Amino acid sequence: EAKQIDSLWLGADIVTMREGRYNLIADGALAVDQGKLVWVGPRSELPAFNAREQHQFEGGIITPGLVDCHTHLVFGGDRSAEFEQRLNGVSYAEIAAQGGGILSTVRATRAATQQELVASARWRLDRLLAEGVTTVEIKSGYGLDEASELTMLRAIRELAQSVPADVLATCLAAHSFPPEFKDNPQGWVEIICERLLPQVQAEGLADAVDAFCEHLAFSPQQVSAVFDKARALGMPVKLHAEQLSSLGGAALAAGYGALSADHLEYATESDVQAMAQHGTVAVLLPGAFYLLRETQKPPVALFRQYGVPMALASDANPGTSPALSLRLMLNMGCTLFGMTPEEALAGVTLWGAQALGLQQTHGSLESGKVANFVHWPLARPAELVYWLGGELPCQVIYRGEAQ
Ligand SMILES: O=C(O)CC[C@@H]1NC(=O)NC1=O
Ligand SMILES: [Fe+3]
Repeated sequence: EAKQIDSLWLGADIVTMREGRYNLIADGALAVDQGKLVWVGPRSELPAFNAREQHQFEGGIITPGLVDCHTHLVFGGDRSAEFEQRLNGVSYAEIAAQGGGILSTVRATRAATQQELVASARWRLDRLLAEGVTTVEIKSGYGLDEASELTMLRAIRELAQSVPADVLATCLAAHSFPPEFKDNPQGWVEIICERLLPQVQAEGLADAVDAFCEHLAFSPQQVSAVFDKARALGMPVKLHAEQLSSLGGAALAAGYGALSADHLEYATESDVQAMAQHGTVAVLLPGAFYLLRETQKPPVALFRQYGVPMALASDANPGTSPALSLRLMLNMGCTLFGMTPEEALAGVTLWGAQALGLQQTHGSLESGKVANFVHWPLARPAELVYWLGGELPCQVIYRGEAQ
């Protein structure tokens, strides 16, 4: 008796990304039922299914839906004016003295309503979705007071309801110190730990907790206080670490069993060993590296040597990575950081999913996982990395439904 299913998808090569390798199935078939993959394999071995719909592609490749595991997509205003000032020779210090930088985004974010935050993030999110992204992580961190951080997180949850993608929220209240706490940074750490995180957890407003470990941001000690609280509340953690200097944040995060450590330009071998030991994913963010004209590259060879999975993400944020294309990050990951196209594609599929704790259900085309996949009229997966910029035509299928 043929099994009744919702849809069959045929006629293309399937880039499964199983185990973080292409593991391509030539002339493959995908069987979908109730938003999940129920069979993936060569068309020649397809079991007898009774499909309500049958979709026949004329060649091309099918990849998993792309995962952007690190964005700051929700924020008020933008920083294009200071971007132009900097290129006209105005220094960071002068811009900061004029109230520019992260604090100008904080002011604009606090002034925005939840609906305004949703609307301004929506057009940016739509650009990512047009390129085959079906899972996105979005952080708070521009509110920097209790009410505004909660509004940001509620805006992310509202966005999640309105787009054909899986959207995860991360609380990054430990992003910077608000002006009110310039002389009392510990006061802000205490508010995060004693008031904000318990309320975020109680209301289910975030799926993970993040912090920015840097000289100009949170010290390892302050990060530990935030992570102790997150652990007590049963919330997974991740960390912006080793972006501009080596503070040992990546090893600290790994010690907490962090899902990921992100940026990592200054990560040391002992950081990488700690990450390997605890299964912490390395999230590489070439957008910020490129825009800041950094020179210190993340230790890709060490991640390979110790088997630390490498994810790639846009780090879409108004200051250091106003990026609206995850596909461009694929090219930058290879051209700037020396990743292979296969590693880069794994970075925005299975390892990007793992950086969000979603590797059991997302990130590769295997039976039992979500039916999030993209058809591209391309000859081979490396073309996703090779073509520089532009919006490649693609057909996105989210939870089994063509978008
Ligand atoms: O400039 C901004 O708005 C955010 C900067 C951004 N945040 C972070 O933790 N690292 C960065 O590069
Ligand atoms: Fe970031």
